[in-house]
Amino acid sequence: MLSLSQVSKSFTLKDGPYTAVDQVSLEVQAGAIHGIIGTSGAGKSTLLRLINLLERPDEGTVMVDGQRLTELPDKELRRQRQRIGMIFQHFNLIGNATVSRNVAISLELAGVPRARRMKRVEECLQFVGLADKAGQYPAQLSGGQRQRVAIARALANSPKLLLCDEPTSALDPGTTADILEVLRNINASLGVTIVIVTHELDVVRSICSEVSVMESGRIVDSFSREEGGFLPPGTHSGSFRERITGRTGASHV
Ligand SMILES: Nc1ncnc2c1ncn2[C@@H]1O[C@H](COP(=O)(O)OP(=O)(O)OP(=O)(O)O)[C@@H](O)[C@H]1O
Repeated sequence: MLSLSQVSKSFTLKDGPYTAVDQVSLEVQAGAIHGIIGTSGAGKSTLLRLINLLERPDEGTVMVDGQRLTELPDKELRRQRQRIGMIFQHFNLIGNATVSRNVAISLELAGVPRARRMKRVEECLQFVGLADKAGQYPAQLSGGQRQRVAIARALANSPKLLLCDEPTSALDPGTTADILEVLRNINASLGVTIVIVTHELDVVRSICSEVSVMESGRIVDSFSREEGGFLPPGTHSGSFRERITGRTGASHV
C-alpha cells in the first residue's frame, strides 16, 4: 500500500542545513495500522508529511497504492492526494464553518456534485457518531467531538490511507480511547490502512499492528504485534521496543 524508498528531507536553519528525515525506507502493507514513535524532534511528523507530499522529499521515492507520487505532475498529485486522508493533533477545522460544511469542503474541492456531497457528509457524520451536530460550529464541540469531525472530513473522499499526526495528544485518556476505537473501526470495517505518528506508547500498544521507531531522522527499529503481542497500557522501562512488547531484540534495520 505504502512504500518509501531512501526518502530524505532537510531544512535550512540559521546555522546551516538540518536533515529532519534521513534516507528512510518503509513498507506498510494494506490493512495495517502502522505506528511511528520516537522522541520529540526525531522527524516523525516530517516523515508523515512526506507520505502525502505536504513536504516534498529532497531525495527518494514515495509510492502509495501503486502510484509513484514523487513523479506525478501537480494536477494528478492533487487527485491522488484526495485518496489519502489526514488528521492532526489540533484538528485544523474551519472555525466559522458548520460541522457539515467542514466535512463537505473536501468533497467540493474534489468536484463532487451537491446532492452526492450532502449524502456523503451525512454518511460520514453518522460513521463518527455526530449526525446530530451537523449544524453546530467547532467551538460548540468538545475536543473529542472536534477530532471526530476531522475524521469525518478525512473519510469523505473514501481514502485508502489515513495519516494521523498525534491524533490523541490534545485529548484526555477517556476521549483518547474513544478516538482510538473510531480509528480501529475505520481500519476494520472500511479497510483503510492507517499510519499514526505518536509519542504515546499506550496508543501504539492499543491499536498498532506494527511499529517503526524513529531517532534523529532515521528508522532505528521496527517490529510487529504478530511477533508476540504488545503489552497492556502502563509504565514499563527500557527501549521503545521493550516498553511496547516487553521483549528485547535486535533492531531489524
Ligand atoms: N518546516 C520546517 N522548517 C524548519 N525546520 C523544521 C520544519 N519542520 C520540521 N523541522 C525540524 O525538523 C525536526 C524534526 O521535526 P518533526 O516535527 O518532524 O519531529 P517530531 O518527531 O514529529 O517531533 P515532535 O514530536 O516534537 O512533533 C525538528 O528539529 C524541527 O524543528
